[in-house]
Amino acid sequence: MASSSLSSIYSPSSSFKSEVKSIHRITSSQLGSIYLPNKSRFHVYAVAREVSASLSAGNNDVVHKLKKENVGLEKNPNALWKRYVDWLYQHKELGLYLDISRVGFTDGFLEEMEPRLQKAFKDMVDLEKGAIANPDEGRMVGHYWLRSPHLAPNSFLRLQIENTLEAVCQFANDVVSGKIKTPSGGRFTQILSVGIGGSALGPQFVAEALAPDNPPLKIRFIDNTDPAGIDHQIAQLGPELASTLVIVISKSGGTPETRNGLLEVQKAFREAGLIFAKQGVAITQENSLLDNTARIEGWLARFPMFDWVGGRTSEMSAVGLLPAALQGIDIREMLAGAALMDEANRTTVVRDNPAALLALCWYWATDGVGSKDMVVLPYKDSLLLFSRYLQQLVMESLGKEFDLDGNRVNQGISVYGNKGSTDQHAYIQQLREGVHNFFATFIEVLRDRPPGHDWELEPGVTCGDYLFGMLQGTRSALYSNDRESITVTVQEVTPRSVGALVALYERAVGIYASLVNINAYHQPGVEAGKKAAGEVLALQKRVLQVLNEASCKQPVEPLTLDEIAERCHCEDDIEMIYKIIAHMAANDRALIAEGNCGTPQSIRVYLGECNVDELYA
Ligand SMILES: O=P(O)(O)OC[C@H]1O[C@H](O)[C@H](O)[C@@H](O)[C@@H]1O
Repeated sequence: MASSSLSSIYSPSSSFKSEVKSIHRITSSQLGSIYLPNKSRFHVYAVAREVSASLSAGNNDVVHKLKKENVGLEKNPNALWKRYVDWLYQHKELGLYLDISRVGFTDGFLEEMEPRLQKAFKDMVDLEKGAIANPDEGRMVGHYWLRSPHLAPNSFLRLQIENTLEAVCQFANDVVSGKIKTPSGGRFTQILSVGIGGSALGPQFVAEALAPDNPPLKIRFIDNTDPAGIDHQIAQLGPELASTLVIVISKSGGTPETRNGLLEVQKAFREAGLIFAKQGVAITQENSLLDNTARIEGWLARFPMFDWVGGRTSEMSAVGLLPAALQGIDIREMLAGAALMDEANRTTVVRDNPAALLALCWYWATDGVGSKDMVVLPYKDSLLLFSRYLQQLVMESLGKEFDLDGNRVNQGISVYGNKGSTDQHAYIQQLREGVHNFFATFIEVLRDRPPGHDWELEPGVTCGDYLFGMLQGTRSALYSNDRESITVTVQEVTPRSVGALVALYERAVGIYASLVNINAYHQPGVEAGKKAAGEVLALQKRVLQVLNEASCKQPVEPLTLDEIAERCHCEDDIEMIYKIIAHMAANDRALIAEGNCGTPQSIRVYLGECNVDELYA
């Protein structure tokens, strides 16, 4: 505790203010914000000392904690209205508004973040010029060029983008018009998209948001290696499998879940007497395993993905554009909305840059360390999947162990949410009164129904009025209990506004990543999971080999779990071996007698002879 006498704290002289101001270098406006009459001077001063100590240790983030511990949210209605008006961002041409007035950042915070935001803007300029903005993979980051090809760093890339877009439009038009026919000479009526992660989430979000009630082709997704899920999709197609265009999407061309989906679908085609190649389309990097397979097998079409477009930012590439176009969605409008938003986000005036305002609010709300979750609440059914889309975009970009200088930071912002007002009947209770570990993002859509379709379910009130009221009521109820929120407003859900929303969040993630000094464009953690899965499958093969050998001996050689682990030379993996056996037993897997030394028998029969305990049953 500072040596200052306690009296100077309780009777705040000018020297007290100047001392507090000096020890943790805050501006007078900040001092005003922490210098709250209802706070004991002693507490403020003690916290200020803590800050100065940590500042000297270079931990600038504590400064935000200080201001947040001592800054109550503005509650005066007049002051709030002024804050709303002062900070409301409006993109007139897009009809998109961004309201950050319910986030309690202070002038001092803005002042402190200004240089870091200017650096983030510079990083973005370099990125768009073709810098290696993904240093860990030595790649450029070019998703913004997809909607503004003229920005691409050379004519080769520009032409790739333009030619791919033309090819996507032409192919989609030919399928929808019936010029490209099914093998039986009819029209394609269904799309079966096989892909996972960024090769599914964007197309799923856009289909839910923008597909017309009666699209020229109806889309469904296989986005996992769950056999029951695959069977369900294929069963729902039924005889329409014959008029289904199967689009296999994989940037790497080697993702196991996608490969498995493809093999399962090709099996279904064989069993239906159909030729898969005549109905298959591949979207992947050129010369990937998938690309070569599609080329060699003569699939109907192939479209390229580029190494400078990440999966989670690929919605404006063939990944998102082809499925959307086949559903009759105006993809050029989607691109136009994204391009307009990109242009708005190139200003270096923070309060005129919506992506920067978002990133700033995220930093304030989560202390720049992900201390709170981002709850995404679109009050529009068609935007249901926006939060799932943002989960990958935000968490796979920001959830990183190390920063660009190699410091262990374990960064990230967790994202969840579904839609309002539905979620008000699920978890808003906790948001309103429970653990304060989140900030909310409302997505408001002003147009409730197409013009001329509205209906008053009671005098002067429509269904949409209720939805509007629920959003505003929840926003107020949260704020009155000091829960911060952001509101993004669009006029209606259109290709243009969806394109703008995608671009807004792509850029906000990029700016935020600069603020916290991380690479937003790689995903090292995912590789770890893929590697571990491969090891489980390798162990399973060894277990099967041991069981096959033992089960086809005469008489059968019953083994204990320990003996199985020993013969697999994996005594340390005994738990995984047990899980593997339990999973195989639950699926009544057949043991294949090596060299046909005996008749294949069910693993359960074999385990029965091993006097296994009930754990296997
Ligand atoms: O498109 P693919 O290469 O099949 O990858 C699909 C997904 O795989 C991994 O999970 C990556 O982390 C994602 O970013 C990617 O979208």
